[in-house]
Amino acid sequence: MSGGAPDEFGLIAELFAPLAAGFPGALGLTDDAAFIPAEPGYDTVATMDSMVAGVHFLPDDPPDLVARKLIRVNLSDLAAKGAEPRLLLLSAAFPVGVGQDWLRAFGAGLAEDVREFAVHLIGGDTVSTPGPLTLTLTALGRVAAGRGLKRSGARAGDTIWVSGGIGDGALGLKAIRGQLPGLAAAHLEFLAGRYRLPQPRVGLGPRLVGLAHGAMDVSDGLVQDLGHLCRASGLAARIAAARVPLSPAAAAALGHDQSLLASVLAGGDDYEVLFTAPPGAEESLTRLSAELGVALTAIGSVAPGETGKVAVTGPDGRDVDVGQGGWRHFGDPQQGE
Ligand SMILES: Nc1ncnc2c1ncn2[C@@H]1O[C@H](COP(=O)(O)OP(=O)(O)OP(=O)(O)O)[C@@H](O)[C@H]1O
Ligand SMILES: Cc1ncc(C[n+]2csc(CCOP(=O)(O)O)c2C)c(N)n1
Ligand SMILES: [Mg+2]
Ligand SMILES: [Mg+2]
Ligand SMILES: [Mg+2]
Repeated sequence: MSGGAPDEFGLIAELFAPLAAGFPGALGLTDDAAFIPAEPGYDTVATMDSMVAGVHFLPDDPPDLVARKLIRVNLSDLAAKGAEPRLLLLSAAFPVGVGQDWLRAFGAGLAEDVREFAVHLIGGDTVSTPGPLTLTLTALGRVAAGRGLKRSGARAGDTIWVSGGIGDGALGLKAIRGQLPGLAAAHLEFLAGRYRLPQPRVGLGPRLVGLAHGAMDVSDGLVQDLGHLCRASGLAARIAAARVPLSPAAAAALGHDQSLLASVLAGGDDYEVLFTAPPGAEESLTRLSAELGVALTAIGSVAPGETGKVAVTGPDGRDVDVGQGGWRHFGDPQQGE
């Protein structure tokens, strides 16, 4: 890539192969496939999420942050299964005219988070596209055999918990688009940062094994995602909007405009862990939260009822209607905003 225009094999050798160096089975990204030794006593946990320019991130978002967000949205799914992240496979479809500077910055972002999360890039594919930049990552992790957390694990009477703060990502997109007038610059910057660079709860997830019953990460929107967890568990949920944890920036945004509550509850891009646990787990979770420095907040409970139904008590005590409760590709009125 140095010197002339980057070509497919130059890209692989210069940007991607260094990220495989720590994993012998990746064969330096010079073979047809990678070899992963089986690990007795563990389940391999596999997940894949794609990101498309203009759909999941903004076309002019900084390339290093696009790369890091791609890794992080996938590690968020592993964390929600109680798994420790290990290996990545990347499919990158770069627009035909992509520049060297963009690619180098993208590679630097990948390298940064590969280091940060102690994972290895063991394979993938590099292609050109006449369409928008499209990135797909497969992440593999491991969890003690049979101990992984599932959406279907919630039990009637469990408390619903969520990590971190909800709504920052969706409000961050609004901040970048200039749709939060009057909010202090520091708040706008914080929210934009949360949209562009989510914080997967990799430390928390594995520690929830044995404590949490049902678990998933919040990507589409709190209410819709909780509905998925409830449906998988054959239960219904009620949460209180006033208990949903807000960052100071999100709280300030809501202070300006109460109608932003819908974005908080259903906007998505949160990448926090949503889980249920029996009421008796509260003390352990409070201790874990302090130990990890990650907020854990009880927001409601699950019970028998209309399977998959999520009711939200509003700040005024009346039920809030958040429609379908989250993002949907195809047929989502939020799309094309
Ligand atoms: N094209 C597909 N082929 C096979 N399985 C799929 C496909 N799309 C989704 N799935 C599977 O459907 C389930 C739900 O996927 P979904 O993408 O909604 O979950 P998620 O990754 O947790 O959420 P998000 O995509 O919002 O981050 C997962 O088991 C996923 O592997
Ligand atoms: C530019 C832009 N417009 C809208 C959104 C909102 N958004 C898009 S996909 C998605 C759910 C998770 O994706 P998936 O289910 O595909 O993993 C959300 C919340 C965004 N992030 N960026
Ligand atoms: Mg997905
Ligand atoms: Mg996901
Ligand atoms: Mg998920």
